[in-house]
Amino acid sequence: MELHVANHPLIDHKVTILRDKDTTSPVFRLLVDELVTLLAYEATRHVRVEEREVETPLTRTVGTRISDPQPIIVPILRAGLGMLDGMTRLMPNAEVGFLGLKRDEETLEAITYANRLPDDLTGRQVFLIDPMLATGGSLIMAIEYVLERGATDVTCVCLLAAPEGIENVRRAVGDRANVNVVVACVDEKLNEVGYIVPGLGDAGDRLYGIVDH
Ligand SMILES: O=P(O)(O)OC[C@H]1O[C@H](OP(=O)(O)OP(=O)(O)O)[C@H](O)[C@@H]1O
Ligand SMILES: O=c1cc[nH]c(=O)[nH]1
Ligand SMILES: [Mg+2]
Repeated sequence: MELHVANHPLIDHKVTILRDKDTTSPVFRLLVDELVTLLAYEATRHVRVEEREVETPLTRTVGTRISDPQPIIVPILRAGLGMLDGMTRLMPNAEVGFLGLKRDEETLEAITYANRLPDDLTGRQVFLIDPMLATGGSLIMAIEYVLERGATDVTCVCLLAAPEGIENVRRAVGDRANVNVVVACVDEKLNEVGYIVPGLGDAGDRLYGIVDH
């Protein structure tokens, strides 16, 4: 597993506003969308391309286009949905699959409640998107899910990550596949109830409102 931390002043500026408990949902959603666009630059660095001829006003030349099979973007519901538009805007031909995971707030274990993904992901580039990597349980479950279906190239795009979660993902994935994790920021730690500190709270609630856990 390879970790990429964005380390960019514009990204840090926007993340700081996300952290602010007084930032409202509409602003939060807008910032998440903007941050994805910035992170996608790094996350899509190795997207597969093929040659394509193009005729400029001056001459013919050879450029590139994203090759088939198109990448597949998988938001981890709910919070990952907030990152979907930003990714599809940049890769409009990508396919989209859905994975609904909910962390049990007592055991901190992820539970799958929905999935809508092709059974066969052989040879596909997969982009898993979820703003929060806390214990890593949810992301590990999602990575396992797509690896079991044949994906060999997985890029996870997250906003905030806890060091403990990154280590857990690293240990779980080992050197089995080409797994990249791109994050805006690595925070200090997890607190005693599994929340990222300083963090931003519950990303799903901040995007879409509070629900019963
Ligand atoms: O690394 P972990 O310890 O597994 O925690 C991270 C997960 O928790 C959040 O989702 P949550 O379960 O709150 O669901 P939601 O998106 O519906 O709010 C977050 O979006 C991740 O999926
Ligand atoms: O800090 C955290 C941890 C898990 N999920 C969140 O949304 N936030
Ligand atoms: Mg949540």
